[in-house]
Amino acid sequence: MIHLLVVDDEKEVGTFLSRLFTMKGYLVQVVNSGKEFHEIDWNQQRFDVAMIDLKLPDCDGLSLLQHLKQLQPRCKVLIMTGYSTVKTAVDAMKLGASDYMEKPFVDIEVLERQIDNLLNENEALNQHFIHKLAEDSGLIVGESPLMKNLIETAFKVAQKSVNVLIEGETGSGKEVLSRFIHIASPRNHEPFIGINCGAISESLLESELFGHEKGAFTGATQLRKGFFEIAGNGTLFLDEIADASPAIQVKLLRVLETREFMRVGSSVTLRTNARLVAASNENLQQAVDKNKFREDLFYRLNVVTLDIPPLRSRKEDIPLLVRHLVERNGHGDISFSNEAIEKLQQYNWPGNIRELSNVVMRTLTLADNKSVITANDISLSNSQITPDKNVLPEIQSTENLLEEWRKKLVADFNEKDELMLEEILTEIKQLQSTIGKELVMQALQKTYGNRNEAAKRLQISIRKLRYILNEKSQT
Ligand SMILES: Nc1ncnc2c1ncn2[C@@H]1O[C@H](COP(=O)(O)OP(=O)(O)OP(=O)(O)O)[C@@H](O)[C@H]1O
Repeated sequence: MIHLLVVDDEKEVGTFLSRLFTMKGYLVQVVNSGKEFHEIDWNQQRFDVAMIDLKLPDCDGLSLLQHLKQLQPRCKVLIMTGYSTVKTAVDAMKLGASDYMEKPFVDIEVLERQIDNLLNENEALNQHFIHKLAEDSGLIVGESPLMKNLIETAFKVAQKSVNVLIEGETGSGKEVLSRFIHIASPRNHEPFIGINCGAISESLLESELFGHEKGAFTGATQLRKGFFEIAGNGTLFLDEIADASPAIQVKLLRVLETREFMRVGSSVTLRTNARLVAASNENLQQAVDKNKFREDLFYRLNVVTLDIPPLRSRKEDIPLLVRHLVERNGHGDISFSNEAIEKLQQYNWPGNIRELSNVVMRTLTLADNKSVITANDISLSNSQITPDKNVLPEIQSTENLLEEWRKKLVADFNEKDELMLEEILTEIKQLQSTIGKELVMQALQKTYGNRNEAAKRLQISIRKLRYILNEKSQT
């Protein structure tokens, strides 16, 4: 027989749920406080599902959830919450709750279905499904418990209509995760639209987000729908949200509060139902503390925060990631030797998976059709100069580089009878890339690691700057 536990201080709720599920043939036990919860004889009682209210007079539901999960890990937990505590309910899912339900219950059938789903859930099958779905969306979950937990929480959250904030170092996979959330959500047949708030000017960003009317400003030759409008019921991904200007932050806050916005140059109010997923390299709470980011917007965005761990704290995932990256580049027949993988695992990866992807790509390009890549084939020297705001590596002067190259070229001219033009052209390309990097590094050193400022000084876009640093493809 199915055994259900209800923990709620509102007696009527307990009575109602008890009647509802007893009629379905379940054995229901109701407790009205933390004290009564702790009086349960856990050795005698085994529960299949527990419904726990977050707010109890003598303790909080989260601690009961943790206690129950320790005592009976197989018991599924459904959190009951009021609107104001949705954020805590989502935190509860990170702690092992399977789902949450907002009170008052509007649709009893939905509640019954939720309980049925929990009872029929096969965890191993579920996990397999989630990992496969992630893989299909280009996200390798890997072996680390950190990532497994993160993806399972992201999957649960994807089913709800709450805003999500993804935090993580550069290149750690924030955009891939946001795509996974979209694909795993009931909105997956609607558009997914992504925009980088740090890469374009304030006025362009405003018109990209909200659209503009014909003639709204010089150059606005046609009406243009903004991303909020185009996203419809889908997902809008706002990358590098910390870089949004104060004016844009105010506008975003308004949309989040009212779900309403206007195209630039229009007085007609439009509505949006898009789910917002925002991402930031910077800790947004710290940006709030420094008065760089609006606190009210921060609270609207971070109903759920998902922290992607840096690659250096999940090095056990490197073998699977390398396999994925090798296949993604169309080299499924090439493998990396154990020593090669070990070498990759010894490195610290300040640029995370993007940097790993670049190293794998470079290694494959230079590997001359080898079927097994060895440790010697991997050069990490270039990637070690990936800039980090705090650790800027020593910069070799551009003049020295050019001089070294000139000397080598002259020596080759004098030594060899035949000119290997193809080789020289490849070297020129490499030199171009190295010098590009040098100049960016110098600019970064002068701007204390501020990428936007460095890009401004070099009169290139932030995207181009990242391309030069091998952090992004140019498209
Ligand atoms: N878990 C993963 N599995 C497979 N590929 C991944 C994973 N995470 C990241 N990548 C790859 O690493 C690269 C960088 O990922 P992504 O652009 O999502 O990072 P990001 O955190 O959004 O970067 P940024 O902070 O610069 O915006 C991409 O090529 C992406 O496909």
